[in-house]
Amino acid sequence: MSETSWTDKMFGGFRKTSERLSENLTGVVGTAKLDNDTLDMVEDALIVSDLGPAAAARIRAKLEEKRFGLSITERALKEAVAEEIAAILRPVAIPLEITAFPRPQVILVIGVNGSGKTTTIAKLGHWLQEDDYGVMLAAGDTFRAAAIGQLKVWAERIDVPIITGPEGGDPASIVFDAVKTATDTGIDALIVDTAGRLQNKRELMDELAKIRKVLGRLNPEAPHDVILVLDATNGQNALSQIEIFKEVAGVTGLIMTKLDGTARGGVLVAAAEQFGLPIHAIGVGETLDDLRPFDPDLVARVIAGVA
Ligand SMILES: Nc1nc2c(ncn2[C@@H]2O[C@H](COP(=O)(O)OP(=O)(O)OP(=O)(O)O)[C@@H](O)[C@H]2O)c(=O)[nH]1
Repeated sequence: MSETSWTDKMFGGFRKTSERLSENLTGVVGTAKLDNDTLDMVEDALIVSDLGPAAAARIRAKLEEKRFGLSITERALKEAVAEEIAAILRPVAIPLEITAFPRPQVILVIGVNGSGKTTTIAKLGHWLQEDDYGVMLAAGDTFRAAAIGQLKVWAERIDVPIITGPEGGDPASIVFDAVKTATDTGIDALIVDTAGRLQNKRELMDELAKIRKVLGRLNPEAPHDVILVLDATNGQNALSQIEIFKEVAGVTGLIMTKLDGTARGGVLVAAAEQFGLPIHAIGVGETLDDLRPFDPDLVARVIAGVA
């Protein structure tokens, strides 16, 4: 896919946020100088555009510090907002690196059902393969036969080995088998699907704790990554999911999916400000090539309406 077409797709995912922000910033600069009233309006515009109160307050403070009392045009204001959004996003734009020694790097993928977890695992596997890493999948979500079947189909499609067990089987024992097989066959990255039952926090916590215990026995460094997949169309709900999964699973990084739809992608900024967790990549569609690196400057400019 060309760079332009995926960027166009991504614009979709931030459209609700950027349209709202743009609407609210347009006309804010009634007076020639940036004063308190204007700053209040900018802050409100950022909050209603899903960036959250903390990021909005930070951006307001920065604008005040750098430009208070200075003349500013609407375009310059949007550019300045883009720069401050980028400043929040840059520190969390951290790609996933395969560095584990000994191999394999064990990547647990967590997230609620329907967030795009399975598709993201396939995309990530495909991405790593394109970088010449040997990839294996493990079907650790044994709660539903459909989840196992779906992952198998993806494994075939991207042509990587997969370790599965029966429906209702013990995820920890599947993960154990997978790590052993991956080690024996020289796999670089083992990507593990996990159950997404947030409704039963205790059960999920126990299940993940057991997986960790088994992994720790084979390699004290594992899991090397615990990636939470979030559906951008969930808006502010994504923030409470981060909160809960951090508590039950010790999240090390995020991938936000469905940024091609009518998502309110501004929540990415709220997440970056509130949690500071690495954002490894973004999902902009349903095909294998639709996992993209997270470009903080581009995303900031799209959100502020100056891209
Ligand atoms: N538009 C769009 N759709 C996506 C994206 N990622 C996943 N999807 C779709 O979202 C739906 C759910 O994705 P899955 O990968 O099955 O989600 P899951 O979290 O594994 O959910 P369960 O299979 O219910 O456990 C599927 O129809 C995917 O094709 C994305 O980035 N953009």
